[in-house]
Amino acid sequence: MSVSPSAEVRAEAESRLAALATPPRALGRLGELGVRMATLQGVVPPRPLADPRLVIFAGDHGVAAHGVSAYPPAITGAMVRTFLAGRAGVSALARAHDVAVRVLDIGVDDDFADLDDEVRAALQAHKVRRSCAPSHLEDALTLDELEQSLAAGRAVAREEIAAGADLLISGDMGIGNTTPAAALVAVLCGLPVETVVGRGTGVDEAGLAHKQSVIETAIARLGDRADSPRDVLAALGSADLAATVGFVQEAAAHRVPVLLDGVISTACALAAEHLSPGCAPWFLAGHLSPEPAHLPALKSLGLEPLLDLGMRLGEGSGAVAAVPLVRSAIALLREVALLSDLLPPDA
Ligand SMILES: O=C(O)c1ccc[n+]([C@@H]2O[C@H](COP(=O)([O-])O)[C@@H](O)[C@H]2O)c1
Ligand SMILES: Cc1cc2nc[nH]c2cc1C
Repeated sequence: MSVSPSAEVRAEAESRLAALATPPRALGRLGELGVRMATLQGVVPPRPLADPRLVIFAGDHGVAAHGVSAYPPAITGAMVRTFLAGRAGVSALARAHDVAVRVLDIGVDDDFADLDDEVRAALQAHKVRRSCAPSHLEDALTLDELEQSLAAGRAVAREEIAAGADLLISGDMGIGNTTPAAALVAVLCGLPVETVVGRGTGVDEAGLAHKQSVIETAIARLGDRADSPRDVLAALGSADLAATVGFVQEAAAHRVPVLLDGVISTACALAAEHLSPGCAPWFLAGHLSPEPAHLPALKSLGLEPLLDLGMRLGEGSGAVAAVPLVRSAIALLREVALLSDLLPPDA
C-alpha cells in the first residue's frame, strides 16, 4: 500500500518556489521538478541526492526466438557481462553522474558458468528461472513464477533502500523485451496493438508486421483474463519485467521516488499502478523513448518525461541521463535566495 505524498509539503514547496529571487515560473519545469522532489522527500527545501541507485533487471524472452528482435537472444547474457565490466552505455552515464549500478539475472537464458563464483552468486541472488515462455504460444510465466518474480523485485527494493538509496532507478536488459512491454501497454491502456508496436532494436517493416501479429496472438490467448493485472503480467510479461513491477511497487510503498527509464521500465510501472493503485505519484519519468508504447504509458501514469533525446537504449540509460536535472532542480530550490531577502522591507 502506497501513502500519497503530502499535500501540505507540496503547498510549502510551491510557496518557496514562488518566493525565489526569479521572475514567476522562470525556472519552468525545473522549478516544478524541485517542488516534486521536495514533496516526495517530505521536506522543504529538498535534500541533495545522496545515493541514487540503478538496478538493471535482466531476462530473456521466449518470443525472441520468434523473429521479434533485430538481435539474437545471446546478446542479453553478453550485455550482462558488459554491465559487470562497467563498459555498457549506462555504465558510462552512471559513472559520469555518480549513480550506483547493480545488475541482476532474473531470467537470463545463460548459466554464467564463466564468472567468478562470488560474482555469479550476487548476479543470480534473485534468479527466478531461465528464459520465460513465448507468450503467443503459452503463458510467459506460471502464477507461482509471477509471485516469485514480484517478491524478488520487492526484496531488491528493500535491500537498496536499507543500503541508503534515496532515488531508485529501474533499468532493463533483455532481447525481445519491447514485445511484452508493448503488449502490456496495449492491454492496460486499452489501445490497438498497431498503435503501440515499435521497432525496438531496429526490426524492418516485415519484422514490425510480424511482431504486431505475435503480440495480437498473445493478447488473443489472454482472452477474458485481461481484467486481472496479475493474469496479464503472467501471460504477457516475464520474470524480469515482473521483478521490475515488484521493485517500483515496493519503492512507492517505502516512499522512495523512482526515476523511470524507457518503454520497458514504464510498462512495468503501469502494471504496478494497476496491481496496487497509488504507486504512480512516487514515479518520475526520466525521458521519452521513440517506442510508440512509451508516451501512452507515461500519459496513463500522469507523467511528463524530463528529456526527449531520441534515446532507445534501455539499461536505465535515459533515466540516468536525467539525474543531473533532478540534482539541478533540488539545488535551485535549496540555494536560490528569496526575493524578500534582496529588497529592504519597505521597498
Ligand atoms: O528503453 C527503451 O525504450 C528501449 C527501446 C528499444 C530497445 N530497448 C532495448 O533493446 C532491447 C529490446 O529490444 P528488442 O528489439 O530486442 O525488443 C532491450 O534490451 C531494451 O533494453 C529499449
Ligand atoms: C548491443 C545491445 C545493447 C543493448 N542494451 C540494451 N539493449 C541492448 C540491445 C543490444 C543489441
